[in-house]
Amino acid sequence: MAKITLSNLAHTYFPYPRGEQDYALKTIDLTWDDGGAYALLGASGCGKSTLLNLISGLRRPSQGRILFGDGDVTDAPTAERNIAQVFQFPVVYDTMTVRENLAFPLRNRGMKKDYIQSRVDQVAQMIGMEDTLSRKARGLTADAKQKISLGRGMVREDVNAILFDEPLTVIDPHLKWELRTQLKKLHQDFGHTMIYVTHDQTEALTFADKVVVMHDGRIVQVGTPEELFERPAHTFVGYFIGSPGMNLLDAVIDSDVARIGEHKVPLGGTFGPLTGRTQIGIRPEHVTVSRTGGLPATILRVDDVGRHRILRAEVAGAPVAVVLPEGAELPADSCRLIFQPEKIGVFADDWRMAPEHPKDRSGS
Ligand SMILES: Nc1ncnc2c1ncn2[C@@H]1O[C@H](COP(=O)(O)OP(=O)(O)OP(=O)(O)O)[C@@H](O)[C@H]1O
Repeated sequence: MAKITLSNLAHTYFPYPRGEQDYALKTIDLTWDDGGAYALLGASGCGKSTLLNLISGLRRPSQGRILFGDGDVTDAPTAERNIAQVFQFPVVYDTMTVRENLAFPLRNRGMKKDYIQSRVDQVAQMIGMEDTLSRKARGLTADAKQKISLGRGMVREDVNAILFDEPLTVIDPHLKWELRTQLKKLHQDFGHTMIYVTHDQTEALTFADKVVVMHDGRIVQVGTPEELFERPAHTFVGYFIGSPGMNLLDAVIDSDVARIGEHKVPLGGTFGPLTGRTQIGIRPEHVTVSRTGGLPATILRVDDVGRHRILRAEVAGAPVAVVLPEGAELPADSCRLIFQPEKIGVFADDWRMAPEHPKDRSGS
């Protein structure tokens, strides 16, 4: 296993790129720690698969270097990189038995028969297929075949990393949770570096210790699920993570207040002059409904989502969601909303800005 370093890495599919807009991956500098459980999260087309394929060697980057430990593998072929990759759709040999499928990567490496037997038994147990080992893969369900692919990805103990590219796409919804939990446990038991690509925040947040969020070919934040929720570094992270996502409102930032039209919203710190488009962001969980103070809001509707209700309102023409406390009563069509000042993020041209001074809580 090894630490993986991406240095000044970029990739374009165009032979003659005209500029940044032609790059599927803009410049990336990132280190994946040895033994880490990472999720690579982002919307469709943001460059996740391109990045995985550069790491595994299926593609050569247009720019930059890839290091495994201290060794430069940028020009090394896939086979030399010692990477296991599990794809969206099952890759199994139909004419082989489940046991033969699982044993394949070990046989290829010339491992001893006894070792192969015991390791395959162990992996079969991990993926819950110990009773089907002697069956041919042909005729198994898509779920079962993908479980074999997962098992094959994990059967080798000597890999530098295991890359999962949306591996649960074909898995039945009720099995997804179970497999995700199993993968997490496998990571804890075996300590491989794992990179799990998904566009599903629940998958990312439950699997990973650290989530790498990509947007438009860039890495916009690397953080724990809690950091992404509490302190999104970019507006994309704000609205992509959370359900519903962060509320974002255009505002003029004036020291320790945000002005929205003629209304003032107190902030949790003092900000210097900001340039570009300025916005404030607040999670629906950190907004409260008030009858007296706060921003005037028009109520659009209330959604009952099972665990709680979500108020959908409009403030100065922008949609705002509020998670309602249990039993909360609502006025018919308008109300006022209070944003918790210390939970408000300030963004300039989509990037989170740090306050020059946090607010003095003593009041002096
Ligand atoms: N072989 C290719 N040739 C040309 N353009 C490509 C190729 N593969 C990907 N792209 C483009 O590169 C960008 C990133 O694609 P990529 O598949 O890496 O994104 P992704 O985040 O994995 O998306 P998805 O979740 O839909 O798989 C997209 O604009 C895509 O159209």
